[in-house]
Amino acid sequence: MTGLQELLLSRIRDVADYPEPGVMFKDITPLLADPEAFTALTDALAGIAKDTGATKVVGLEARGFILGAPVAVRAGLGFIPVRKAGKLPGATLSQAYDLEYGSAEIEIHAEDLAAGDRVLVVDDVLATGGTAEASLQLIRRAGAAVAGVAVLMELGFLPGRARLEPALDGAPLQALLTV
Ligand SMILES: O=P(O)(O)OC[C@H]1O[C@H](OP(=O)(O)OP(=O)(O)O)[C@H](O)[C@@H]1O
Ligand SMILES: Nc1ncnc2[nH]cnc12
Repeated sequence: MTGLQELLLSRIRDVADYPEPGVMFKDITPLLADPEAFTALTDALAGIAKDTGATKVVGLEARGFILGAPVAVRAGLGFIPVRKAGKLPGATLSQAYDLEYGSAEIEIHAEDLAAGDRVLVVDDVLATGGTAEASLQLIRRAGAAVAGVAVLMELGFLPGRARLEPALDGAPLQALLTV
């Protein structure tokens, strides 16, 4: 394990049975409260943005906003929010997707992306992969290309990577940690 990985892992808190019994919730608030760890995380994700040749950063509500916005600023790129349905005021594209239980819907402002854009999706956790998969569909429907997906952590005991694979269409999925 690298020094960066040790630092990041040491600032993630496991909360058992949240938000429901049987779930081990990965709480990133201690990491956000530590400026050294938050800066190191931001720099690592901004490095991925540069390496993938991204022209825009998309963050997934809500924790993906906290991580993605400083990454965009650090990398010198624009930031675009993908929001839960009903929160964006302009003309939107919507994508429904299945969760482990039930379904959800996310939206993007259609005008925020254009042909020629290469988008890096940033989020904290890849679990089942449903949210990230839907975001890639939105990006392509908006006419842009996918530069990759970058997350702080991948839950290795869930099949998120396999679910996301077809939607990635060869673009990289990079997780700083696999837990
Ligand atoms: O891979 P998946 O199974 O789709 O799960 C991962 C998503 O779940 C969490 O967000 P959540 O919907 O809990 O929203 P929040 O960021 O607003 O807490 C997390 O921040 C990811 O966006
Ligand atoms: N176990 C988990 N911890 C934190 N965020 C999550 N999103 C989906 N599953 C999660």
